[in-house]
Amino acid sequence: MATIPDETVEAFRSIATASVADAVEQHGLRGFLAGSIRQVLPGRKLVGPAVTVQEVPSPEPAPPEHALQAIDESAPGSVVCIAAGGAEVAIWGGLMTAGAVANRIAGAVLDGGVRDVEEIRRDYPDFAVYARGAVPATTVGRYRTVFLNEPVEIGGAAVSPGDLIVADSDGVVCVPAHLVDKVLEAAQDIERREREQTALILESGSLRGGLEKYNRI
Ligand SMILES: O=C([O-])CC(=O)C(=O)O
Ligand SMILES: [Mg+2]
Repeated sequence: MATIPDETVEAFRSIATASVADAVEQHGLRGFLAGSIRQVLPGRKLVGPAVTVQEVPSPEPAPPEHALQAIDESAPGSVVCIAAGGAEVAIWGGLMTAGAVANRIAGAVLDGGVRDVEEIRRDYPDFAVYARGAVPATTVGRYRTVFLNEPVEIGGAAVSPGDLIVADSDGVVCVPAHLVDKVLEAAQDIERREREQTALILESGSLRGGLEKYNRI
């Protein structure tokens, strides 16, 4: 898995996910995850390379082994992405967050729920969780993990290990690893154009007038 340079990760931190989503789509790909996978705690932007885990329904009372391994063994700055088909239970919680913080994992993106949100808010102010919602029920005895670091699908988007996750209060975008540099450049262009359009709108006092130059919103 090629590593993404720190400067690139840092550059994405100042770009809105809306621009990143548009930039990925310029390559004919869907980068955005379903809007129902949302920032659980306000203001916690998340940028980092994906590690992926798959969960499937199962009545076995087994711990989520591949998720525990991802938390303990992934590189600092990683984003743990758990595919679980929209599980209506918590596939992440306070103890998993403690492990993630101890191992300098940047955050989690969950196709399911999270619990212990008060504990995460209080004890881990820099840890970002994006999930379908909060739910008090455990995953144990309802789902089991089946693999680590293979391609998964989360919220309608393909996520492969090493892809760059960019998430903010608009939601989550997955940038395919081979497009990271091109998407960064395109997203920066989009932000420059939109800043210019904003100025033109405010100066002209007209939305349509301000959009004329580029003929697009
Ligand atoms: O048991 C779970 O479902 C996860 C959990 O609460 C934790 O990590 O604290
Ligand atoms: Mg717990």
